[in-house]
Amino acid sequence: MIVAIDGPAASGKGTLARRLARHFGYAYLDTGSLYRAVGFAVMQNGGDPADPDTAEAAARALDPGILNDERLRTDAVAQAASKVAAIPAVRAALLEFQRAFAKRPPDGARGAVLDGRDIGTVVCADADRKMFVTASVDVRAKRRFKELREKGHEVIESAVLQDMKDRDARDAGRTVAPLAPAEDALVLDTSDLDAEQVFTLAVKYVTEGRLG
Ligand SMILES: Nc1ncnc2c1ncn2[C@@H]1O[C@H](COP(=O)(O)OP(=O)(O)OP(=O)(O)O)[C@@H](O)[C@H]1O
Ligand SMILES: Nc1ccn([C@@H]2O[C@H](COP(=O)(O)O)[C@@H](O)[C@H]2O)c(=O)n1
Repeated sequence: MIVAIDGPAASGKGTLARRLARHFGYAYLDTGSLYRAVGFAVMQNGGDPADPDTAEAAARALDPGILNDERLRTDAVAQAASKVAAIPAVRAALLEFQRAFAKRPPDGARGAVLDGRDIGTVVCADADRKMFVTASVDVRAKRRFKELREKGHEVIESAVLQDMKDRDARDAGRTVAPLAPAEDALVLDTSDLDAEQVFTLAVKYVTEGRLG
């Protein structure tokens, strides 16, 4: 079973994906962390995340050991991630890792949950279940602001909102694998739903293949 979850930043897709994976005993891959790791590596070397050769080299040298590093979770790294993510050679370099994870999940798991921007449209276009988790940009910015403040980051709410708008525009406007719901995805608008309500709906959908 392959479960694909896409959606814009801070829509709650990671929270949902992680919980679904735990519930069903599936492996989980946060594909955004791959792009964040590439953006972070470029920044560490003082490079320009928008430079195709620099970004592709970082993607090809990616060490999966860094994917859970807390230094990837800043707004600055998110912006760099969305710049490297617009480069076709970077996406190509990361594609096989994601597909292999979905087809042969680690630790003998019987399924995989992947979340990102293009899982249902490109990476796992044949996934058994596809969801597109979204929410209004104001709701998402409030969620991210709260999360970053709770982690001790010095952030300004209006700056988080602007960063999110910039990132949405870059992710949805790029020519390669833009952020978009797959035609056969279940769209879940979580603006007025808490994480528990979203989880309940998603468990029903994964189990039964529909909500109605
Ligand atoms: N339905 C919800 N209602 C309120 N808060 C939520 C909901 N779902 C998730 N959150 C909170 O919103 C924040 C962002 O959630 P999460 O990290 O899951 O989003 P995301 O879509 O994976 O973001 P990103 O793409 O940037 O990684 C977290 O602090 C999370 O606890
Ligand atoms: N499948 C994906 C996943 C992510 N991206 C890009 O990475 C950025 C960071 O992702 P988060 O999920 O951690 O917010 C995101 O803004 C995208 O630009 C992607 O292109 N494809």
